[in-house]
Amino acid sequence: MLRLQRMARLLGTNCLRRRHSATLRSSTKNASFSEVLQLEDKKLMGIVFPLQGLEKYLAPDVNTSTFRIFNPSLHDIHRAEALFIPCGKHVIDYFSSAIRMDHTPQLLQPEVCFLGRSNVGKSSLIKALFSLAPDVEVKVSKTPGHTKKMNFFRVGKFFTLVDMPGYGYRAPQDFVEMVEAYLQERSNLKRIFLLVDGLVGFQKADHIAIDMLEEFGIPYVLVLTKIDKASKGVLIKNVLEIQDFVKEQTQGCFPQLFPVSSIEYSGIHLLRCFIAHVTGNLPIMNS
Ligand SMILES: Nc1nc2c(ncn2[C@@H]2O[C@H](COP(=O)(O)OP(=O)(O)OP(=O)(O)O)[C@@H](O)[C@H]2O)c(=O)[nH]1
Ligand SMILES: [Mg+2]
Repeated sequence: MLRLQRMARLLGTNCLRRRHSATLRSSTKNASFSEVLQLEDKKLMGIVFPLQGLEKYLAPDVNTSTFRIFNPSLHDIHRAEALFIPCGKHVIDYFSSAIRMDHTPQLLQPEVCFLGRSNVGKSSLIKALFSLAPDVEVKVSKTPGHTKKMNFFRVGKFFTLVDMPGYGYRAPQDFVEMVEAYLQERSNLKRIFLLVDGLVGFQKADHIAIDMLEEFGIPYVLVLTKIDKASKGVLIKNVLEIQDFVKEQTQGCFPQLFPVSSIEYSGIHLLRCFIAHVTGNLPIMNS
């Protein structure tokens, strides 16, 4: 505990301190890593490493080696967070939207996009990732099919995040042409984050999306959303089913799943670190 509190003090940079007061104003509790470091160890681990937090509920013979393939240090997680905090010339902003590939912006930095069924929590996840940049507006809605265009957000000169429309229920009519063309032609696309609802697990539409990504040969990673809504039992069932499927039936999927809650910020700090890593902005030795 003392060690972690000391680390919190050590990590308190000017930008972080400024952002901390913004956090308190907008009541985004635990959005910043320095706040999380003030928590007691058990709670801290549950928020920062939610997948590993499930280990104690599993039978001893369950293989959890894939739970820590991407296993950065607290220091790496803090370093990555700095990319998500606007500071001086480092600007984070919404850039533009597109409904066709030939309307997409000419942004050359590495790019990652967020894909998933309508209402799975794509926009909310991007909003949570950008919670330390309160001027960035990301629209979320409880009505499925809210995001109609590909929305591009620029993170300084480091990378771009793209919020995609959802597939399945109330998907935009031109979804397939728009998204398939983007996925196949976007040359700076480094990783796709495919979101799956933590409450209901894989649905038919998710399997169709996985088949498409496997066919295109683009590296992707699965994110399990809304984990604050699922009981431990449901969550474990969905995690194990998905991890087994990934191991047995996929080639392009990163073997570790990333559970998140965009409301409680669980998994958000680790995901910021993973995004920094896959966009080449945070070399980490053990992944
Ligand atoms: N409890 C909880 N609710 C969430 C979470 N993430 C998203 N939601 C809710 O789920 C609903 C849909 O969220 P969005 O982020 O708009 O979903 P989306 O995937 O962008 O949906 P489309 O744009 O329609 O494809 C909203 O009511 C959110 O508040 C979460 O982590 N926990
Ligand atoms: Mg959306």
